Amino acid sequence: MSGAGASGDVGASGDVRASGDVDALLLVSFGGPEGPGDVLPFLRNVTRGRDIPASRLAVVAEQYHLFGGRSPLNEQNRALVTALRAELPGLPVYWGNRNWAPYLTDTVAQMAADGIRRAACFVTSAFSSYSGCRQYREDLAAAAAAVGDRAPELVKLRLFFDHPGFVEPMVDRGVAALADLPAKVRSDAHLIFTAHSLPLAQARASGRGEGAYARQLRATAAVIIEGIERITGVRHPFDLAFCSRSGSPGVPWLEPDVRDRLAQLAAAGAASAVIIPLGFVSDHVEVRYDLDVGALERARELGLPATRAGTVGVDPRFVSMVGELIEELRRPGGVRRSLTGLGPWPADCPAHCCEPLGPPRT
Ligand SMILES: CC1=C(CCC(=O)O)c2cc3nc(cc4[nH]c(cc5[nH]c(cc1n2)c(C)c5CCC(=O)O)c(CCC(=O)O)c4C)C(CCC(=O)O)=C3C
Ligand SMILES: [Fe+2]
Repeated sequence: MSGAGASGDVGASGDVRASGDVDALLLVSFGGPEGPGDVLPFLRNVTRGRDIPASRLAVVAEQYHLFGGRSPLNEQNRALVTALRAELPGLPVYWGNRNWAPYLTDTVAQMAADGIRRAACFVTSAFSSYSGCRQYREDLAAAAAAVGDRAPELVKLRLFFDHPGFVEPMVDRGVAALADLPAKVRSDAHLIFTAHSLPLAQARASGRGEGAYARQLRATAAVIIEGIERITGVRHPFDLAFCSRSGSPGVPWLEPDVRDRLAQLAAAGAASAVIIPLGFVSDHVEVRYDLDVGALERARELGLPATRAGTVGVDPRFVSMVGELIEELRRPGGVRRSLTGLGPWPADCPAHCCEPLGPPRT
């Protein structure tokens, strides 16, 4: 997980901080267990200080054990690091996680030891929410504070939910998932865009208290629908559904659950469905379990033909998007591609953005 390439001699070309440039890229992700013994300590890391019942943790632990106690997420991130190094020759690429090794603090310590002064941080989360944006900013700040004076400045790249480097690969994945349906039900398919459920209070507080999470998801889904129509000639009906709800049953979370939405569609006589995991950028446990096991099994029970689209993974357009986002930092006022009316999302979050309790009411 240490950096590759020349990095120690930034001082020779002047102060990278003063120039507004960056001398490294830090990939920031969630982290996942690497073997059966890691599962419980990982889950304790994820849920520290959270109101998640022990019974829910036992259920989630079983899901990880179905995959041998290893989340596919780490392999995905290793593949992304490899692809980013090839895309960005000369820029050292580091990787650190919130919940499992390589931990952000250890990575930032390594960056300091390597002489890195100012790093662009690419977080593997496209949408505004506490978990997906603000909490990562807090993690970065905590890692820098733990490392101390020698820590590099850590600059988070903007959210990329409506960047063509994310949207275009998702269009292709939607088209491929449609092609997996039996031909006679294909053109009537209903598209369900899924994302991680959130406590309603957190969903409402996302952005500057304007419910940005669901708005960004819906706007991005709409441009993906248009992209699919350009390729197939069919404008499919679509909506949003959520997966991976946890927390106390008494606390309201974003709904509908994807399984309930499938049941509603089947009851309404829908011909078929395609599930598009918009809220995640790789096929990790929440995709492979909640969607491939939970949702696709429910569709089979319902007799509803259904397929699941891939995630963006290491699509070359997605990898080069990271390079574009770094250029946005290096050249303020330059091109900032975005495809919805909500973007390009600002790189700096205003005060109270995505705070769990939302902005103070006056
Ligand atoms: C918005 C969002 C993203 C997308 C943005 C981003 O990528 O960050 C995301 C990603 C992920 N969530 C993941 C795993 C888990 N999330 C949990 C719990 C929670 N997630 C939440 C939200 C999100 N989660 C929330 C509001 C909770 C409740 C507790 C809390 O408020 O924090 C729990 C605890 C057990 C449970 O409750 O399910 C686990 C194990 C994995 C790794 C998968 C793998 O290992 O393959 C990934 C990528
Ligand atoms: Fe999660």
